[in-house]
Amino acid sequence: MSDGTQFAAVIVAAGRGERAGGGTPKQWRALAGKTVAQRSVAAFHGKVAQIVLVLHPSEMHRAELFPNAQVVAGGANRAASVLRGLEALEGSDITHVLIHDAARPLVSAQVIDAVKAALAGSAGAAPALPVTDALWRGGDGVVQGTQNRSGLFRAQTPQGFALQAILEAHRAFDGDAADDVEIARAAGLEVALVPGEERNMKLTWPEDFARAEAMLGGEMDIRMGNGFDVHRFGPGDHVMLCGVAVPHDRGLQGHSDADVAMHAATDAIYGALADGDIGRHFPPSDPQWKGMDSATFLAHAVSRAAEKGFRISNIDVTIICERPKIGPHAAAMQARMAEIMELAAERISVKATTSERLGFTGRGEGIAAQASAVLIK
Ligand SMILES: Nc1ccn([C@@H]2O[C@H](COP(=O)(O)OP(=O)(O)OP(=O)(O)O)[C@@H](O)[C@H]2O)c(=O)n1
Ligand SMILES: C[C@](O)(CO)[C@H](O)COP(=O)(O)O
Repeated sequence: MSDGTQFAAVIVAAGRGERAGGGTPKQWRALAGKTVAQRSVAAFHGKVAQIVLVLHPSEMHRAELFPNAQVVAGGANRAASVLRGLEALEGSDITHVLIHDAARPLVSAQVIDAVKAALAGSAGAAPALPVTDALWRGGDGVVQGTQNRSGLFRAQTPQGFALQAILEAHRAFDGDAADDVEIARAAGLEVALVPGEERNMKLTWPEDFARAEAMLGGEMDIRMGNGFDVHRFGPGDHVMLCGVAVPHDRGLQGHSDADVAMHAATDAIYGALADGDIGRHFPPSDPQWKGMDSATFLAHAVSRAAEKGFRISNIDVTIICERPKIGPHAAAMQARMAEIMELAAERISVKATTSERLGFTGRGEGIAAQASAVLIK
């Protein structure tokens, strides 16, 4: 893929979920603690430069759940909703788009990567599974004939395309289409097949929710990591802690901004990923990191987690010092960490303890911090 390639995702969530029943449209129902739509959107974090989420016009207030997505109102059928999403990307520097059903919340990083990779050699690419059951034609309660299944596939999403080509194909298409591959093919675009996955099922019927819950429960990959860091005091009038400048009669010394608490949090995430530590990704011997805002390090660790298909469940930071007092600043620290990590503040804990005047923290020689992070895929 050339250097100018920029991917976006259009995630369509404007349907009514009539077949799934349950009162609430299926994309707003919870699946192992998160809504279906949140799971689908989270799957694309770190995979694309932009996410467009298409919501039902009566549900635009749900946009607040998706601070990192551009939200547009959908249309009367799936194709109309997709077109609204594609039009939101027109004129941007996006070159390729992955169109995904919000109703497929278990899409994996591998399937997304396979579609992206196939687009290097084809105008379109889509995941699918070969049909394995025998196929019959039936009616009036009896089998009326058999159907050769060779060469037949079950289509999944995300279906990926060159943006301009699929936009034009949608505009030219007249009638009803099952999916975007049908629309692309009607416009003469070639669509490459990539392997789909059983777990990339579409929630369609009431019983599909229990199946998806079972898949999540049985295969959930939970990783835990911890981080620890120390910085010594030196001259200064404030210390940086969790991205907040806390006034103090001393500063913390370090190659970067010496945000000891954010370093511990960052290392906890790298630790959960078995991905080294800050020093490996941002060597102190490299002058470009001198005085660096530690938010850069934390954002990098968060994006590494997303690239590997993990979401951060929660993080817990403990700052160890006699002074400055952390309590009055803890809420601001939590809010700043939430902003950098693009995570709900309720999943971030910032607390502090003294060491009862014992040891180097007790003597006021420096500040220590430790953190734990839990990542889930
Ligand atoms: N007007 C529509 C119809 C469908 N979709 C989206 O297209 C995807 C696949 O459609 P489907 O499973 O058929 O969803 P629904 O239309 O919601 O389901 P039903 O047909 O059972 O009402 C879903 O993520 C759905 O939200 C959409 O964005 N806009
Ligand atoms: C797009 C799709 O999910 C690919 O399998 C499918 O075509 C949607 O079909 P539906 O009839 O709208 O459920």
